[in-house]
Amino acid sequence: MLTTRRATTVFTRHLYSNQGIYHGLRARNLISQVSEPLAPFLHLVEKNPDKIKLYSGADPTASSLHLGNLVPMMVMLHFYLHGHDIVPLIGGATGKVGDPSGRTTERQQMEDQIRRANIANIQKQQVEFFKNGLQYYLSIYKNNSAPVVGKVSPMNNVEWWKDVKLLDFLANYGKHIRVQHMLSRDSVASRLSSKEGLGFNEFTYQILQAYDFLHLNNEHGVTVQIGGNDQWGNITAGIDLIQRCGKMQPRPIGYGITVPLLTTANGEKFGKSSGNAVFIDPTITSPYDMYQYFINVDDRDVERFLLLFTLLPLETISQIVEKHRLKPELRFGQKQLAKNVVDLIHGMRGADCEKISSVLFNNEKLIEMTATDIIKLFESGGKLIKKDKSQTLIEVVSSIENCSRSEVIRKLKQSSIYLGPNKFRPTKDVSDLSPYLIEGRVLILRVGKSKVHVIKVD
Ligand SMILES: Nc1ncnc2c1ncn2[C@@H]1O[C@H](COP(=O)(O)OP(=O)(O)OP(=O)(O)O)[C@@H](O)[C@H]1O
Ligand SMILES: N[C@@H](Cc1ccc(O)cc1)C(=O)O
Repeated sequence: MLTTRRATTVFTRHLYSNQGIYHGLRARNLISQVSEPLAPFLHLVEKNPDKIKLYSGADPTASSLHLGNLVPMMVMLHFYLHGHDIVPLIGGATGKVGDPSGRTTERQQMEDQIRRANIANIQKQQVEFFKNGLQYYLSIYKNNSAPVVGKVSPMNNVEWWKDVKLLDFLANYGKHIRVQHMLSRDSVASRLSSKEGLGFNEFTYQILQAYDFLHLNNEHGVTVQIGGNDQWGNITAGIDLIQRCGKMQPRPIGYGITVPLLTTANGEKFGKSSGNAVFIDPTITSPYDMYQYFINVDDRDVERFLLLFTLLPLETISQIVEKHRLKPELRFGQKQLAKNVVDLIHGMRGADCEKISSVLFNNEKLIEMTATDIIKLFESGGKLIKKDKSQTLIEVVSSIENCSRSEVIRKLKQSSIYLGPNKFRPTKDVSDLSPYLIEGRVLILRVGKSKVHVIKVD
């Protein structure tokens, strides 16, 4: 065990209303299962004055993390802010094999080049998440002294898997890995009875993740693994392997925490396999679109998401929820949630998204702004479109709306395209858009009643 002392009590008090981190995380519904026995684990995280090391992994099966992946990352963030060291891991090796957990069908192979690009982007996101998380935390608890945060050490499991030789691996670890345990894990058992069955690659996946935990335990002193509830089998496989062949002194031990799976209203896991992932990459989901996503969540989800995805104190969350319940139609809870989540994920851009939302629905406010301010604001929310001034109106609309010329011509005839702050309605193509620009640089383009585009024309 590492012995560096940490100093985090002030932080704990505010974030968890005087509860320890474990009970605080439970109160926020961030814990689903914890490996047994609980007592030494509780001692490790709550009573132990020393730092611990925790890890959580994601496979590079998409170019970006998504909101579901952020749930285990939130637990890591809490521990990090609490002074503990964390290892966000990218599965450069495991991503080649494919985790069967939570899936009913086999994964498609991915090209190496795409996998490498995904690894680079996800590692960047993992590091940024903790940087933005700290900045977000400091923005809420400005009057307190800054927490002594832990260390973030990103790793890629290809670093150790590239040197592992099959014969050596089987000779050293094969006898410690029991096939009956492997067969009984949910991810395997559910697929064995399916028509398609399960390939040997996916069957062995749990061994790869188990060995990652063993390696991180032996070489880096990592004692806790965090993952979604679908990772329980893979995590406990690692705990078993550590118990059988770990080297840590005085006693090799590993623990696991799983978080509840974020699901849709009809109970489906939010994720890549289900095709309903909300990706956090701003080029896929702009900060403003992320803001709108949370503005539109169901009233019933407001409290759950405030607890999971924000660092607001529990008391503040209760007050928000109480105020929200008095007049749900004002969407007060959703507004607080949306601003906080964007601040956390996108480095304090929540207020800008809030402002974009208010100016888009209030033309007067938009008219009062200078072109420079409009450009800055919409750029921050990832909602600034750039177009060349040589383009005609039909070209601009068809590229933004992703529709054909004839479709745009139809819209023009119906007078459903509005130009500039004065909402001029052309009925045919406009080759020179300059009369409608704000300070010769910004075009406000409305299509139909609800869509507003802000375009920087160069
Ligand atoms: N909806 C979710 N709720 C909570 N945790 C999730 C959710 N989706 C993924 N996770 C967790 O995020 C971590 C990384 O998962 P991974 O990168 O494999 O994403 P995934 O969406 O589960 O992918 P796939 O759908 O392809 O299995 C894992 O610990 C996983 O359990
Ligand atoms: N199996 C995890 C990712 C992961 C990979 C390697 C690990 O060591 C840990 C986690 C998932 O698919 O979500």
